[in-house]
Amino acid sequence: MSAIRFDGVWKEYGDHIVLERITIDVAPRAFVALVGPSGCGKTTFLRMLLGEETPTRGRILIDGKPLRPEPDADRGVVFQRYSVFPHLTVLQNVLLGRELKESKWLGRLFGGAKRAATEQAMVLLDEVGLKGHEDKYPSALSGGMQQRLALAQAIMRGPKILLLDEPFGALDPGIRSEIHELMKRLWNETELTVVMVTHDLSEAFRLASRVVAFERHRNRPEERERYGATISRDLEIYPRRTAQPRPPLSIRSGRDDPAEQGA
Ligand SMILES: Nc1ncnc2c1ncn2[C@@H]1O[C@H](COP(=O)(O)OP(=O)(O)OP(=O)(O)O)[C@@H](O)[C@H]1O
Repeated sequence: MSAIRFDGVWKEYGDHIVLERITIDVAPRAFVALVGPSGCGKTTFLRMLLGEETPTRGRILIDGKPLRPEPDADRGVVFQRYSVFPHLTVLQNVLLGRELKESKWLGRLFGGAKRAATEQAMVLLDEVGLKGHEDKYPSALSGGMQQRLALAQAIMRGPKILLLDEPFGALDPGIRSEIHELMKRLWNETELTVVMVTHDLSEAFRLASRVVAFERHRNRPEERERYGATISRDLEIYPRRTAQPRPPLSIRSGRDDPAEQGA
């Protein structure tokens, strides 16, 4: 569970102001959808939260502490494409999430730790509907399956915050609604705080507990670079959670699993 605070954040690239005066508090376990016209800085916001970009002014706090400047295991991310490794099998892709977290230098687990992680990965693959596909490579999976794999890989790392950048944008409508159900379930059953960029308003309202719109108030061509986008709408949607998070099983947190600690 993590609370996020953007406190008077600006982001500029040279003379180009992308975002200005962004102040927002996100409660732990919220699901925030970021919407707005193309180029208004949604991905830039996400990348600052991931630690890939730093604010030009202002500060970002996670649970009251300044954001660490580089990506870490507390923040998982799923992009529209290329989130999984093509040369690793489905199971290896999910295991990698845990291996990179637990064994930073070698990137591999051995013995009991590996067995425990494999068991957890198999449970997670079952949850996301990829049971039976463990030994396939991503190229043998449909787009929807690849994104379910990307979600499993991100969740296997036990992040507190999950960042989604148009994760379902490239999927067909039928597959999209299936994965929406999965996403809702994962969010309901975990303690994740989710921040998702989407172009699709109906997706935003279907999934999120809060919809935040970015907009540039001055949009004449000569003004575009000198004024950034700000938050123009901030809509709380009624609480969407239907379940309490289950006990910290394997994949859901990856932090408190006794099997793993004893391994
Ligand atoms: N590394 C960078 N250097 C310079 N300009 C950048 C950089 N990254 C982003 N920008 C500029 O910042 C602006 C916002 O980009 P961003 O990708 O955040 O917008 P977006 O709202 O996510 O757009 P879209 O909806 O089209 O994905 C764009 O004008 C982009 O060109």
